[in-house]
Amino acid sequence: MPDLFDLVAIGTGVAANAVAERCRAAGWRVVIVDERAFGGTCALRGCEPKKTLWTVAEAADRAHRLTDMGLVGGDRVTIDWPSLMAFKRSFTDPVPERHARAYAKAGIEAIQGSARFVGPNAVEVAGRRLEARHILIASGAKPAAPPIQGAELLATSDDYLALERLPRRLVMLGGGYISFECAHIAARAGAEVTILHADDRPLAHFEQDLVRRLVEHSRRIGIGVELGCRAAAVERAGEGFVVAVEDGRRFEADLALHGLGRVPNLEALDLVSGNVAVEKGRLRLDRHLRSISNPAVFAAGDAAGQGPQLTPVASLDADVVARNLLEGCTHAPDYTGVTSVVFAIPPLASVGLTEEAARGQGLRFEVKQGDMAGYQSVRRTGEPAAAFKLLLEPEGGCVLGAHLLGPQAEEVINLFALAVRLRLPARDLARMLSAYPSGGSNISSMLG
Ligand SMILES: Cc1cc2nc3c(=O)[nH]c(=O)nc-3n(C[C@H](O)[C@H](O)[C@H](O)COP(=O)(O)OP(=O)(O)OC[C@H]3O[C@@H](n4cnc5c(N)ncnc54)[C@H](O)[C@@H]3O)c2cc1C
Ligand SMILES: NC(=O)c1ccc[n+]([C@@H]2O[C@H](COP(=O)([O-])OP(=O)(O)OC[C@H]3O[C@@H](n4cnc5c(N)ncnc54)[C@H](O)[C@@H]3O)[C@@H](O)[C@H]2O)c1
Repeated sequence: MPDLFDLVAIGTGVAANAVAERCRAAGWRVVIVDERAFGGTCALRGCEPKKTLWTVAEAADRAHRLTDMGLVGGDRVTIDWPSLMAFKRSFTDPVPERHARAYAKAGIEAIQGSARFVGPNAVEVAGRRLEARHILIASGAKPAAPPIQGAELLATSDDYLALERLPRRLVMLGGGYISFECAHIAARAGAEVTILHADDRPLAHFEQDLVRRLVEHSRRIGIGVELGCRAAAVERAGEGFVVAVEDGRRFEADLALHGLGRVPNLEALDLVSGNVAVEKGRLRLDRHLRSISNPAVFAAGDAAGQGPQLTPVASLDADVVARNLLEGCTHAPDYTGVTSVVFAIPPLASVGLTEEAARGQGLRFEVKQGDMAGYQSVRRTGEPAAAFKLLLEPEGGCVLGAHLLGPQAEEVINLFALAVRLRLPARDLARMLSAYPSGGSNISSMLG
């Protein structure tokens, strides 16, 4: 006998959790399924554990920077990787049990196992056939399979965030979020790190003026950033690895990390049996995040692949899907003003359009930009790499884009995010009476 539900949610990350909880609160019979520990990428293998490592690495870096500025012994501060990992686990270890308790309390059935479609309204998990009015695909993303010989030898970000011992030499393949973040943490923990990036535009979706500063700063602190360096093969070499690049160069490493992009995690789902259309590895969805071929199926977050692969996007998609399920299928996500941060040290933060994108759209705008290393709030952190670039509609109009590099960029960007998303004029933002001195109080200088 099949089990009958109103909703089967595949995944227990940010996207699946939010939809499952909202539908359950409306009285639906809901089952949630995950093949890995409950909690998803952000809480267990992404944002949260990464930010814990980053926080300690940033503290160590700050101690070094402020040595001889009243701080004694800061230059002797080192990171003990095993205790850092134990600290990280104090955040991640309780997550699965906490989720299991929350599901039980809410009356959501939770099943551990890999889900696959066995019909348009049915999935099979752990030997059970679950039939449902609706099925949510929120199965997240996984590392892309690159055309690199020996790619199976690459460690993933999951492996990196679980390393019990930090290898001496790390080579990061790809110049995106994962490589820059993992490189900056590992370098502060004493590793020799090299990033190999295929073309001359690492972190391609960020404002390239600020990316160039981050690249220069990364090199200054000893991270090798090799541009125009497309990895072609990975081989074992003794206990370690050699990464061969298309131009013939070879880089030795104790760990070679996959930072080559992530793709929707759909393979195990047997989408053909569910009549769920896919094209080039991506779900074919309408603007309401519903499958174009199976109206019972919705998708959200990294699996949906409509917005950037970020936690706020997973939350936004989940809100849209929950509303479509509960109120009628009329809602669509608006990704305007999605904020994103590369947690390097210092962080690089961005919201809205880059200058290149604004030009591409033929918009009229003015640019305000500058170095912030001399700002009091930055100087007192000892951080030499700090800058901003704002794109504003002419005559005090709306903020089209804001790009920040420097201490507190990950917090200050949220004020710009509000302005971009709500289309607040820059002249109104300038009227904010921010606390002083604070990162936010720099905004009036930037707009000035
Ligand atoms: C290293 C790293 C750092 C990141 N840092 C940030 C950050 O700082 N800020 C930010 O905004 N974003 C960050 N991200 C991205 C962010 O984590 C994701 O965008 C977000 O977690 C996606 O949530 P989701 O609910 O769509 O999917 P996920 O949280 O990935 O959940 C999908 C779940 O589905 C399960 N699953 C997959 N297939 C099946 C199946 N067949 N059956 C059952 N279960 C299945 C998986 O096990 C997984 O638990 C980071 C990502 C990584 C990898
Ligand atoms: N702070 C955050 O929000 C955060 C952190 C980590 C991951 N993420 C999410 O996860 C996704 C995946 O991250 P990622 O860093 O793996 O991918 P990415 O898309 O950020 O960067 C991958 C880069 O690798 C380059 N590349 C591809 N093939 C190459 C080759 N053979 N040699 C050298 N370079 C090559 C690509 O040009 C690309 O720029 C991100 O897009 C992001 O959405 C977010």
